[in-house]
Amino acid sequence: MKIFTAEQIRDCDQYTIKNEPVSSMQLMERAAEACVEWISENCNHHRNFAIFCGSGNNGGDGFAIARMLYQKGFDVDVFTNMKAKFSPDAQENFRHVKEITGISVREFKETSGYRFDSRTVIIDALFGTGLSRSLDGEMKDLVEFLNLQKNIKISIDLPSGLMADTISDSEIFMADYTLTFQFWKKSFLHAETGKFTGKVQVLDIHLNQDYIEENETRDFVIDDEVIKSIFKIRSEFSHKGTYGKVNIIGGSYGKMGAAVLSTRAALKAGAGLTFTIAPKCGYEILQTSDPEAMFIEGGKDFIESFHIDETAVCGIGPGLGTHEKTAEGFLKFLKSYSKPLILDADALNIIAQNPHHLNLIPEKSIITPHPKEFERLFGKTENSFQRTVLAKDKSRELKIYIVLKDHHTQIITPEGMVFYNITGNSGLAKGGSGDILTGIVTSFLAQQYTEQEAAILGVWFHGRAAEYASEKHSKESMLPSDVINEFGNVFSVLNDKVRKLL
Ligand SMILES: NC(=O)C1=CN([C@@H]2O[C@H](COP(=O)(O)OP(=O)(O)OC[C@H]3O[C@@H](n4cnc5c(N)ncnc54)[C@H](OP(=O)(O)O)[C@@H]3O)[C@@H](O)[C@H]2O)[C@@H](O)CC1
Ligand SMILES: [K+]
Repeated sequence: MKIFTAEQIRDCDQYTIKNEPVSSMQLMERAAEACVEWISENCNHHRNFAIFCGSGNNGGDGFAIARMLYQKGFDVDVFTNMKAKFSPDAQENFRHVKEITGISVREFKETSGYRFDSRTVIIDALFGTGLSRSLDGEMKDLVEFLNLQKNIKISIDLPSGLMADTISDSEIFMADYTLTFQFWKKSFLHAETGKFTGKVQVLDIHLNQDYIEENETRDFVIDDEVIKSIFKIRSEFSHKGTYGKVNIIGGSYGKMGAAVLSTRAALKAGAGLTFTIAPKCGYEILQTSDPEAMFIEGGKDFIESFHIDETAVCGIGPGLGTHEKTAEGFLKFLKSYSKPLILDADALNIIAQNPHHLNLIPEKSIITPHPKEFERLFGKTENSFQRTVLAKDKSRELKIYIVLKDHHTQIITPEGMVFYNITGNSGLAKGGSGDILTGIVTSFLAQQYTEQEAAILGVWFHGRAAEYASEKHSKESMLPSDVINEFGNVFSVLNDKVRKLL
C-alpha cells in the first residue's frame, strides 16, 4: 500500500470528488459510515459516546458519526466550539446534529464538569490531516484533559495533534484505536509518533483508484497485496538444487545458540541445502540441534577462516563475536568477495570499527541493523524520521539494502524506497529474534527471490510467525524457537492465499 502525504491525501480527496459521482458531503458520509460500522461491530459493551468535534472536516466526520450512532440506538453527547467558523460540510453536519433532540450538544469548556462513565467511549474528531500547527490554548488543555481520562479512546483519521508526515512537539491525543481513512500515514509507523495511535484500522472509503495508481510515492506499507505479489509457490517439478544453498556463518564460544537459531530458521524457511560455518566448539551442538544442516569448521573457539562456497548465499554475523582474529578473517574475506551478502550483528559491529570498512560491503547486500547497530555504523540522528533519511542516503551511496529493525521495521532500497512492515509484536524484543531474521532472509535469497523481495518477504514472514507464536505462548513467554515453529503455519496460509483453487 502506498503511503501518501497529507497534501496528496487532500488532492486525492478533491480528485475523487471531481472525477466520480460523489460530492464532498457524500464522501464524508461514506467515511462516517465506515467508522460507525467498525464502532458498532467492536464496541459491544459500550453504549455511551462523548464525541469531540473540531471545526474542519475531521469535526464534520465527528458530527456525522454522532448522528449515525444515535440512529443506531447509542447514547451520544457532542462537544464542540459552537461559535467556531466551521468548514461548509462540518457546518451542514453540525446542523443535522442540532436537529436531533436526543443528542446533547455542549461547549468544549463544559468537558471538565462532565461525568465520564467508565463505559463512555471518547471519540476524537478534533483535527485530522488539516492540522497545520501545534495545539495551543483551549485545544491543548482539552486534549491534555481527555488524555487523563481512563475511558477507551478512538481517534478519527489521526489522533488530534499528530501530523501525518512528520514529528511535532504538540500535545497529542492518546488513542487506543485510530480509524484512519484509506491509507497508513507515515507518522503512525515511527516510534515517537506511532505510540499515540493505539491499534490502527485502515478503512476503505473508495477514493479514486486512478489517482492512487498514478501518483508517486517512495514510501509503502507491506500489506497482503505486496506479499501476494512476491511469494512464489514451490513447483512440484523441483529438487533441492532449485531452492539454493545457504551458508550461515556465525557462532563462537558461549554464543552458539545464535548460529543454531539462524541455521534452523534458514532450514525451516525452505532452503534446499544449508551449511553452518562455525567454530569447532559448536560441532556437537549444531549437529545435534539442526541435524539437517551440514557443519563446516571455521576455527576453534571462534571463526578465523571464511572459506565460503561461492555458489552459496551467505548470512554472516549471528553469534560471530568480534575477536580480532575473527575480524581479520572477515575483513580479508570481504576484500575478495563481490556477491551480495546478508550481514547482521557482529558482522556489522566489525564493519563499524572503521568507516572505511563500509566500502567493503558488496553491492546489493542486505544489512539488518537494529537502531544501536545502525548508529555505530552511520552515526547518531535526532529521531527515527532523521534516521530513515540517513538510511536512504547510505543505501543509495553504498548500493545496499538496509533492513532497519524497529517496531515497524523498514526495508530501504538503493533506489530510495522505504517499505514499512506492519506484522510482528513486542514478543520479538528478545535475544535470538534477529538471528532468526538473518536465517529467513538468507534462505529466501537462496531460493531465487531478488534482494528486495527476500528482505520484504523475510521481514513480513518473521513478524507474522511471531504473531502466531504470541497467540499460543503470549508475547511475554514466546521464545525465538516458538517463532520458528510457526513458519509452517505462515506458509500454509500464504499458499492458500496465492494458490489457484477450484
Ligand atoms: N481525505 C479524505 O478523502 C477525506 C477526509 N475527510 C476528513 O477530513 C479531514 C481533513 O479535514 P480538513 O482539511 O478540514 O482539516 P481538519 O484536520 O479537520 O482541521 C482543519 C481546521 O483546523 C484548523 N487548525 C489546524 N491546526 C490547528 C491548530 N493547531 N489549532 C487550531 N486550529 C487548527 C484549520 O485552520 P487553519 O490552519 O486554516 O488556520 C482548519 O480550520 C480528514 O482528516 C478526515 O477526517 C473525510 O471527511 C472524507 C474523506
Ligand atoms: K482526530
